[in-house]
Amino acid sequence: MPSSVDDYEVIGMVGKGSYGTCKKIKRKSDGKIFVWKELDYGLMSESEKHMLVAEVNLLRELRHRHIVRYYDRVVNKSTATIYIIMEHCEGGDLERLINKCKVNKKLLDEDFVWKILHQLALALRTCHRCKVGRTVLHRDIKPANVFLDSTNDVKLGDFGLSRILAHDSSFAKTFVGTPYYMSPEQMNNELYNEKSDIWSLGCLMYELCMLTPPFLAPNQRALKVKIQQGRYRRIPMAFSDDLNTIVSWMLTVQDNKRPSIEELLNDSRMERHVQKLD
Ligand SMILES: CNC(=O)c1c(C)[nH]c(/C=C2\C(=O)Nc3ccc(Cl)cc32)c1C
Repeated sequence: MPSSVDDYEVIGMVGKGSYGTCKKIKRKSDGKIFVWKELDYGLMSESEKHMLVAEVNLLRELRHRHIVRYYDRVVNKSTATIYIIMEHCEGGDLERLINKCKVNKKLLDEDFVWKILHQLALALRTCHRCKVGRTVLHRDIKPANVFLDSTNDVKLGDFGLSRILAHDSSFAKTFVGTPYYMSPEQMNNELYNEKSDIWSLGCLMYELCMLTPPFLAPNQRALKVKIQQGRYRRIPMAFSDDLNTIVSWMLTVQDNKRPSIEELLNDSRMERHVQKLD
């Protein structure tokens, strides 16, 4: 029997996700805690709705310990709202963690940064390998889309929906935000590809070390120039040359010179530091 919103009780708000409201919910049958993301599809065209259904079906296929688990979806036709029911991540998102470091003027531990890099690379490998007949690109890797569970392990969230919702006319009109993590190829209106996810991963790792994105500018035109030049300050000297080298490799302007996810995972520097953690 299909699920209904009445099967759940809303017990709190976890935040405004990139493309919708996220609420903390409790399943009435067993008291288990989840999050649902509410998406208004009322202004979507028929083709956008079909794309949304296809992307949500794809979410169901993405099973990995470092990818936010998708559990179910509920459609309320009377309000044209789809509720996507997903794993609750008690640790919140990396955006909150970075802001906490800024307030406390305290850098993250290097071992923790390597752990985040390794776990996100494992999550992306699952997506970049041909899964369900095609590669799944995240398209929106950023601190607000990476979450921590109760044991401070990483969960990559908000998959795929970015493409649909970025096309959604109602969404496109309202989406605001500076594209700090946009790759040079995207700035040149070239095709988004796996190496674009690697660029965004590099921006995220840089920001975890530096507590600011690698490329900052007062407006999008100036930001585009900075990203295409690809110049940025080294991460703080508190972090090793190994980590600086890996981050710089991901932030290579030419996408074909950036590492693949397999090259990242098999790199001796990654193996050295991650082995240290295991
Ligand atoms: C202040 N908010 C939080 O600490 C927080 C917590 C405890 N959880 C979250 C967010 C999610 C969460 O817990 N599970 C999620 C699944 C998908 C998406 Cl897009 C977001 C989440 C957040 C933003």
